[in-house]
Amino acid sequence: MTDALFHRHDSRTTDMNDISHHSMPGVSTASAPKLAARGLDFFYGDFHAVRNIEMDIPEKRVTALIGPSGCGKSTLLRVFNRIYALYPGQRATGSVVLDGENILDPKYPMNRLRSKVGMVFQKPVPFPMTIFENVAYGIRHHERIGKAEMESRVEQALRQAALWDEVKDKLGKSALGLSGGQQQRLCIARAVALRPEVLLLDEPTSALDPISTSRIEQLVDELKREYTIMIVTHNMQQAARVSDFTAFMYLGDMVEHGPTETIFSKPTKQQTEDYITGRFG
Ligand SMILES: Nc1ncnc2c1ncn2[C@@H]1O[C@H](COP(=O)(O)OP(=O)(O)OP(=O)(O)O)[C@@H](O)[C@H]1O
Repeated sequence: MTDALFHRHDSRTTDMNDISHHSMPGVSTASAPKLAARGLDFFYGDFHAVRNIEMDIPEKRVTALIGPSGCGKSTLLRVFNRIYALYPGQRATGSVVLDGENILDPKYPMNRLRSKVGMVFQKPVPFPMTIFENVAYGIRHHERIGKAEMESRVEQALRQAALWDEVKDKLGKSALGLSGGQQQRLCIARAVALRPEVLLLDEPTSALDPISTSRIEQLVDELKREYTIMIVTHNMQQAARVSDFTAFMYLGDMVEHGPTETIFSKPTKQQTEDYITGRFG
């Protein structure tokens, strides 16, 4: 049934031989993963929301996180940039290794983490300022650069987010006047402006119409040339279209993780098959 889900934006294939993943059987190891979870558990107070996650995220590939509502997808994404640490009572144990360093270690500098790992949320939340300032704001926080360089960085980020042509004549106008789809691309521009290495996208198209959704999906496909991307989605077709790898979660557990094509055509676990064929969730 699942073959029909395979309509990708491009035909580039993933060289499985250069990906290492110890929970992806049959996939041989070579290069180190960009990001890896090791024995990762997460708690909201006493509630054990995510359990013993072992996961490698290959560099410059798209990994989709799927699973029924409440299974822990957003929670896992929030651990990958330690944003949970801002909230009392939330804690993670185990490790998340980014380029060989454990980002959950309180000694890992938050500033470095913010500049290496960008996040885009489900609902676009532009700052109540101009389009230009929305993008420049984050850059200014992390770097000291002159006016000309700032202009060029803002333009570059807006181009990468496929928004430049639509906003280049109104950079001084409020970002709140943009459509929902444009606002979401602005949020992506804001994230890529910091030149992160990893982009975490939490249901970035769930509030968008089909045309804006398709633009964002194309954008993800282009951005993966430069970034390692994780995307949470409820949309099975979207996971099949945009991702190279898919991880299926259920009740806080990572049930299955592997090449998207395998997960959608020959899942090894019954739960995965039931979910992707719409039998539950
Ligand atoms: N702030 C919180 N405090 C307590 N429990 C929480 C909190 N946020 C989420 N949870 C619980 O943690 C579990 C995982 O939630 P999470 O939002 O990660 O799921 P999800 O898979 O992203 O769901 P959805 O697809 O509906 O967004 C759920 O049982 C949820 O009720």
